[in-house]
Amino acid sequence: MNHTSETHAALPIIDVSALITDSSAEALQTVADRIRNACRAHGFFYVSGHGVDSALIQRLEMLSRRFFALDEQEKMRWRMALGGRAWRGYFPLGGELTSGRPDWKEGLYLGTELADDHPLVLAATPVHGRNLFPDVPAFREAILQYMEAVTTLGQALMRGIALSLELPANYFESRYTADPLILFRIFNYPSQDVPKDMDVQWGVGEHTDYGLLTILLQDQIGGLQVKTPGGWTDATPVPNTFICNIGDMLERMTGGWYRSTAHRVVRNTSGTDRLSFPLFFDPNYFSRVHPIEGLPHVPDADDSASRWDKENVHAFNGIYGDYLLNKVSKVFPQLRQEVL
Ligand SMILES: O=C(O)CCC(=O)C(=O)O
Ligand SMILES: [Fe+2]
Repeated sequence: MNHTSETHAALPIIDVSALITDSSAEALQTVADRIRNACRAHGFFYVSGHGVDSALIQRLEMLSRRFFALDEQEKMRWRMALGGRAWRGYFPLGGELTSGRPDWKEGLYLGTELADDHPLVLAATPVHGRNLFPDVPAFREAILQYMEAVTTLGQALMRGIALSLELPANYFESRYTADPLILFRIFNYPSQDVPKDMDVQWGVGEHTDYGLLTILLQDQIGGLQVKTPGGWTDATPVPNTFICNIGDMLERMTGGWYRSTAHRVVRNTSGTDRLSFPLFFDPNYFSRVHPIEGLPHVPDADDSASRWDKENVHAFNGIYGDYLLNKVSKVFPQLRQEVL
């Protein structure tokens, strides 16, 4: 892996504190301009000054390591098949496919905690429900607090993205994210050889994310790579930052003015396990995602020919939940048969 400093210099680090505290119009404009430049150039940027408590982050990392250190058999007590339609729980190494190939990672699928008697759960709405919290003391509290803190950050970042598009700050919140769909994953990329008979190449294969904005915490190991016009660039770990990237729905809303940028994770050969924590800040499950009026026209908005999945996100018609389910059922084909 390449850990040289010039590689992450390609992706900007934006101090977003003005979006979180009361700030002057001028300070907000400065952040909005930086976000616009980053979204137009890369679709990826780091955020600092994000306001998420570093002690909480450390606690979450420590407890996650404790969980992944358990025996495989023990971890399977919280396997995804037991999460039913909520799509929650643990999946083992090689258990998730990207573009039809197993990824070399294991993980825990989480999301907004909804009780069994919540109307959406009673209605058997996919990806809504209870989490399968592993039996690691204090893990549940750390996960819930982290999801809440990063969801608050997501709302702030979406205000910045709205301003970057010269829209009212509450544009996304008032239309799509008053009750956002929050899915959260904790991944472990073990530094472990792949058996000879397995067709594995990547930690995670090339893909784009599906929703609005992904907010990723990663440890110090590295391995995330971003597709740029000039080739693949390392998203090198930078302490005390999150990495943000645009999802398909924001590309769709902006008519391709902002793109959902492809990325992948190299197989971890560092000798130490790598943890990452993507939180997907997405439109409400039932929302229909419409193009924003008044943005510059992008003639080649349909980029399906060069996309990893060959799909045209601008042609999609339906609720966000349908778009999402179509994607997740490809990464867990076995589970689709069991629970959907
Ligand atoms: O682990 C990472 O660094 C990225 C994971 C990712 O791209 C995803 O979960 O969508
Ligand atoms: Fe991703």
